[in-house]
Amino acid sequence: MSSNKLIEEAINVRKNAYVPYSKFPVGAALLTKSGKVYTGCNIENAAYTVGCCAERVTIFKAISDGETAFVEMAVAADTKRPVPPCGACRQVMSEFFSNEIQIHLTNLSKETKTFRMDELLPFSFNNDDLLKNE
Ligand SMILES: O=c1ccn([C@H]2C[C@H](O)[C@@H](CO)O2)c(=O)[nH]1
Ligand SMILES: [Zn+2]
Repeated sequence: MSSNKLIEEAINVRKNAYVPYSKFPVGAALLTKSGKVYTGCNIENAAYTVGCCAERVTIFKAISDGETAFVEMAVAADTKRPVPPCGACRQVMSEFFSNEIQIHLTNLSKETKTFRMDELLPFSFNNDDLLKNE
C-alpha cells in the first residue's frame, strides 16, 4: 500500500460523508501494521456538537476492531491548503499514534503535507500526566 493509494482512499470515502449542515465532506484512511486499511468520513447531526470528524471515525473503527498498531494516515478535504485536523482529532491521534507514524494531510489536488504526531500536537496531554503521584 503506497501513501498515494492511502490518499486515494481518503479522497474516495468523502463521498459517504454525512454533512447536511457544513457541506464540507472530509475523508480519512488509516493503514494498520497488519496491512488493513480503515476509512472514515465526517458524520454530522442536527444537534451540531455531537457530530464526529472523519479522523476520529476512522481511528475509532480501527480501535474497536482490535487494531492498535498503525503505519500511516491520510486525511483529505476540498481545501486550498492540505486540510488541518481539528484539535480534538489531534488529541485522539496522539493517544494512538507514535512519532514514527506519518500523517498525510491533503486536498483534492493532492497537494500534501506530511507530519509526525509531535509536530501536529506538541507538548500534548497524555497518560503520563495522569500519574501525578508516581
Ligand atoms: O480535519 C477535519 C476538519 C473538519 N472536519 C469536519 C467537522 C465538520 O463535520 C466539518 C466542518 O468543520 O468538517 C473533519 O472531519 N476533519
Ligand atoms: Zn476533528
